[in-house]
Amino acid sequence: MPRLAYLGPEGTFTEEALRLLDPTAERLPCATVSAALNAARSGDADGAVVPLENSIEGAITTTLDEFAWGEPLLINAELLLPVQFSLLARPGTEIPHIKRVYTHPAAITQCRAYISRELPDAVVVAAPSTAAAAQEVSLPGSPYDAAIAARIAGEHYGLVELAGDIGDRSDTVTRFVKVSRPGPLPEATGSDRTTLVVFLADDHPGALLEMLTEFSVRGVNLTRIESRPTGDGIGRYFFHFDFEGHVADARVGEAIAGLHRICGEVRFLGSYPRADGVAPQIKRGTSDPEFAEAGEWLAKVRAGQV
Ligand SMILES: O=C(O)C(=O)Cc1ccccc1
Repeated sequence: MPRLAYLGPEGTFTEEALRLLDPTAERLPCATVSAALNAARSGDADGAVVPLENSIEGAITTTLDEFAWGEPLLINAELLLPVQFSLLARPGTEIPHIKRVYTHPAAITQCRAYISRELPDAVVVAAPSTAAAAQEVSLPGSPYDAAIAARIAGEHYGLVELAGDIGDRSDTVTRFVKVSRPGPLPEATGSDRTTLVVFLADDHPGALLEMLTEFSVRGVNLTRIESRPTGDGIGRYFFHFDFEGHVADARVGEAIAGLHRICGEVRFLGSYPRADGVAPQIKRGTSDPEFAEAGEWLAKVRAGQV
């Protein structure tokens, strides 16, 4: 039974994602995304489940930066989870009296309209996770009047639901990933995704276009691109890429080998089955047999067999 670290405490959306990804795993709740990833790195856990992006606000930047700068980990699974937010408070609290709200930053951005409409005078404070917020609000002397979290977190910490489904959109989805220390990759399934981080060798006109060309000429479809500051000054960025296919696919292998040739550093973050099961459309000339045939043809040319 694997032991999986996750963004806790009990009752987070990440816990729900973990239970769906591996119902039999032993669960190790951690206070932050970084602590969960460090538990996987140190061997305290066999792996970790963390949020990566959501369909409203985009990337969870702590996760992106951990993947880029921390000890290497490999993504081996992903999950898309529809999330619904509830306004939770100690029994007896009434919405007009709520002055301080506590929740995770991703929940703040996804409940903006509700907060400004129903809680216009409330101060909203960032919590380490939605369940940490619910837990804190449940304490008798808490400085917070309400938390925004999953309904189940309210049940867990003895809070009442003052309002349900308060997200700006009811179809919000969060993408979670399961990571482990580097080791054998999941097999290619025909519906896979690969994640990379790329650092430029030097800043020059067309550097981004050159990277994109490596994907484009091999028919590799990108599903996410993100630029993040390197920390070396304004204008200094590195890039995150998600794209269709597995590193075992010829077109994907060739594309990332091309990036390795032209970029400063390429960090491979894993090839793993896609949660939505979508298979890539293979452009003419970019299938594995076509790459193999072209390789054989080149070998003959080099041998003078024209
Ligand atoms: O805080 C949580 O419950 C998390 O798992 C992070 C999060 C927060 C808001 C939406 C999705 C995930």
